[in-house]
Amino acid sequence: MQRYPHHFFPMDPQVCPLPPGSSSQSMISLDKSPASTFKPSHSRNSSTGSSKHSKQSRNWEVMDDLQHVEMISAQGSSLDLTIPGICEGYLMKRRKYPLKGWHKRYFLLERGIIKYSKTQQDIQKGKLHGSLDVSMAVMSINKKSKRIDLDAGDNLYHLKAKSHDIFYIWLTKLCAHRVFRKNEAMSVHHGVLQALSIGQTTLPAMATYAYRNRATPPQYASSASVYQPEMGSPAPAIASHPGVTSKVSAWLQQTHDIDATTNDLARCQAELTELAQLIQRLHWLEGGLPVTNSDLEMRISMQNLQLEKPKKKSGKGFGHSRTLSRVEALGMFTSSHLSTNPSSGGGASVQSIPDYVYSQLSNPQVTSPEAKKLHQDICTVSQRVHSSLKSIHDVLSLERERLRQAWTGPEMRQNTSQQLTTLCSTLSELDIQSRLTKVHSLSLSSESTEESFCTVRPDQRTPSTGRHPQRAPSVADSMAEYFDASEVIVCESSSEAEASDESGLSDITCTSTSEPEEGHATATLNYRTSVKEAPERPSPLPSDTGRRTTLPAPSSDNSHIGIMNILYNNIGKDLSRVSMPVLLNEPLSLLQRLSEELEYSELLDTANHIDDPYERMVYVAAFSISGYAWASWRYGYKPFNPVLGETYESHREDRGFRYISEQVSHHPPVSACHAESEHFTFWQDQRWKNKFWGKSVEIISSGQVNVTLPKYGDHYEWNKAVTCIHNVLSQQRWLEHYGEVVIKNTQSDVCTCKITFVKSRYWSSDNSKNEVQGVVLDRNGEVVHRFGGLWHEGIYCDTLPTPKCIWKPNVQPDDHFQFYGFSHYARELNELTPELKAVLPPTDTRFRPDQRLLEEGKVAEADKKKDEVEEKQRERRKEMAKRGEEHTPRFFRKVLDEAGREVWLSNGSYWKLRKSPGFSNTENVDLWPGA
Ligand SMILES: CC(C)CCC[C@@H](C)[C@H]1CC[C@H]2[C@@H]3CC=C4C[C@@H](O)CC[C@]4(C)[C@H]3CC[C@]12C
Repeated sequence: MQRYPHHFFPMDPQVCPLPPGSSSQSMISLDKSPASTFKPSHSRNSSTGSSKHSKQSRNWEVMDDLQHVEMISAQGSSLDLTIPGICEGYLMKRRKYPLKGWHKRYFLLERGIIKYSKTQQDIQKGKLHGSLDVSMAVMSINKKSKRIDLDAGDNLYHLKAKSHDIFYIWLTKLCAHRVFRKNEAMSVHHGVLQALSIGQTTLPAMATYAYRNRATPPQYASSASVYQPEMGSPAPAIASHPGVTSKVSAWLQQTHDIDATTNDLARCQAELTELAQLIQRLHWLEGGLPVTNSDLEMRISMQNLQLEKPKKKSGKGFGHSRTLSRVEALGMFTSSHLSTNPSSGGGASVQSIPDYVYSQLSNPQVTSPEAKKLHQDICTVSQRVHSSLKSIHDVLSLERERLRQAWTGPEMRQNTSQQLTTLCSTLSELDIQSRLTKVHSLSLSSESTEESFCTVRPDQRTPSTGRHPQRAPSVADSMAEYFDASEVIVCESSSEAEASDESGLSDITCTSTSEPEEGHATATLNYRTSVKEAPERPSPLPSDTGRRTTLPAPSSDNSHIGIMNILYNNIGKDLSRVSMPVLLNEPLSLLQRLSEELEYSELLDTANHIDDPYERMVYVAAFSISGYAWASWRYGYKPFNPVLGETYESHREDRGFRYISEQVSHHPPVSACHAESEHFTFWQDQRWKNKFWGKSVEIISSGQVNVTLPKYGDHYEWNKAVTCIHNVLSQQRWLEHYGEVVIKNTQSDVCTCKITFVKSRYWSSDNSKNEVQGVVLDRNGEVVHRFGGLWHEGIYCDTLPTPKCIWKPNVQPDDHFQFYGFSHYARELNELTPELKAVLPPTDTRFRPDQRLLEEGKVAEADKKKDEVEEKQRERRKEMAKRGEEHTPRFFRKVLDEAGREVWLSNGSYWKLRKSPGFSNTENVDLWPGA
């Protein structure tokens, strides 16, 4: 998905020639050259700047090589901008589609950009599958399994080398390219800063840009990274802005004055030769020693040399000072006239030449008319030399002034400062990333910690360091902490999951192709059109549910709350003890969130009445997809993390079902739920873990979803797709579901269903985002039905006797932006009517005081209350531990299913107890702190 426009400013190679020998690109072709030529060594590894974190993270290490770079540059050492050698060869890349398994891909790492294709030929032909800027990615490695993961927010590469040698070569090269890229960005950053602050040094700064922009191939600019447009060409401030571009080209057009200086210089040269001859004659006349022509010429050309390149040091003979050589060129003065002091010799000022010549020529000994004539000639020629040089000087000054104005002009200033802001935030993001990964790996070491809640108050934030003045910290910043708070942050899968990763996994996924089939996108487009054209299905449900249609208070802006500050404050601390300010929450708990999966329960009602098992499956599949529709709206706030023993019921007479759920485990967090109706039973226990890759978070649910349809005795079972929060730390956050969902009927093998949530490719347009496609297969694996569409727009099945749109999500209320992105359905979930109040168990989420306060818009009070809720949970746990007791869930029991998995099933007591004796007459746990 491409969300940033790419501006690429191709610099004219004539204007910015490639300095000879500037790129010493060596080639390592991993498949051809034996890896034994490269001696991987750990010490070498660390010399590239990688520093290792503790071993606890199950062999995974997060590379913080870039932090090292920043340290160096902060110390003011000069940045090494040598372009590291190209690295290319085959690596295994984890499939994006389906999620599991690996495939072989050809990778090319050049100037800090890694790109890949199916084969080497494809790369050469430019048929890229993807590319990313390695310096913009968080890099984690696993030496044991030879794996390298690169997370660039929008893009996530899981790579694996075939051998340890290859692994180390890539590791070393990646580190070198990351450092190079970062250095490059740094030096641009410094250059821009300098240019802006001094104003005078614009010329060199410009030159640097020009130089560095010289050979950036266009495909770099079309790379995948978020910051690619800015960082892709090394001269972002200039190159990427059209206004700047036109200024620069206008400047280039005006440089004919500069060409004129070439003529001036040639004239000077001729005049100096003439001057030399005159002086020689004068010298003869005065009866001095003859000076040979070649001698003079040498001296004069030395002088020219020095005028052209005033800084060139010769270090020997007469060349060591410009004054000295000039005097020597005149060849008739005693050592008392010689000055080696550059300041007394007029320094380098062009204006000083005629005065100087005059003063030297006003020698009283010169009397003969011939000599006088010669003197005059010398003066005239000197004058001419002077005026030529002066005009050269003027031209150069003018150019300099023009450039200065261009740089400091309001338009350019503004653009530049915008670009500078981007640069700064990019750099600080890099900094943050490295800190974050450090924090992240620290948090891994705290998996065994007991407590998960304690609140970091916003007022605990560090006073602004002044380093990141521009950054408005985002809501998403706290994401990692949310997960930290629930202690499920997992950098990498547990060993079992790892094993399955390696094996390429499940029977079905093994046979499928790794990338979407050809024509896949077209199919989705067709489905999309069909869905759009399909008439709105009148909902079988009454539109007026008699429930509330809005929330008591709109959502508060939380964009000022930043995880960065909190993380800065907590480096080295146990992050699992950090919880979030309530402003980041939506007034719903995860238990309520899970009940939202029943918003389209009518699909199950329909399914229960369909005789054809294949068509029935289509409806069950549509139901499973409908549970993901919320994701387009709900990325700004996170649900409350239920406390242990918290419950939630949702009795929907209008929809004919009743739902209960309970937080049955805290470590790991498990929410169990169960819903029943005349037409179906639905249950699931969600144990989800997340992988935080530095820029994005993958939420991986391991529990199965279950649905039974009583009419045909079906029991459907399916897994969940992965939900990924991309760019979790930036404002460009977006949610995506991907992976394969397989629906099986445990009571019959007549058919299975395979649904694929397609991972968006970075270059795909918004049109193809959120794609989903599915097939219903018969016993023999033959396709009986096909369906597809977009999980946020609807599902269409074109293989039914009458092709039709199976499901469309409900229309979002117009004001959803003001209310946490909540749908009509979501708004009803936390409503507490007096009737309900009388019958609900006190553990129900609706009684959770901090959530209620937040819903009412009383943020400060909610925040305080949240502390108390968390504190109370801690107390309760401590007391239980003291008594040696273990928490037993009230409405669910743990059993082993046929496959030997632990599952939580309803024990059937909830509705019975509710009816009689009623929860007010039972003993209930006291979860909430008093008023
Ligand atoms: C920075 C913050 C505020 C961004 C918002 C984070 C949101 C999008 C995250 C936080 C917790 C996440 C949920 C955690 C657990 C589950 C259960 C799983 O079976 C389906 C996905 C689901 C329901 C996740 C959806 C996305 C989620 C709601």
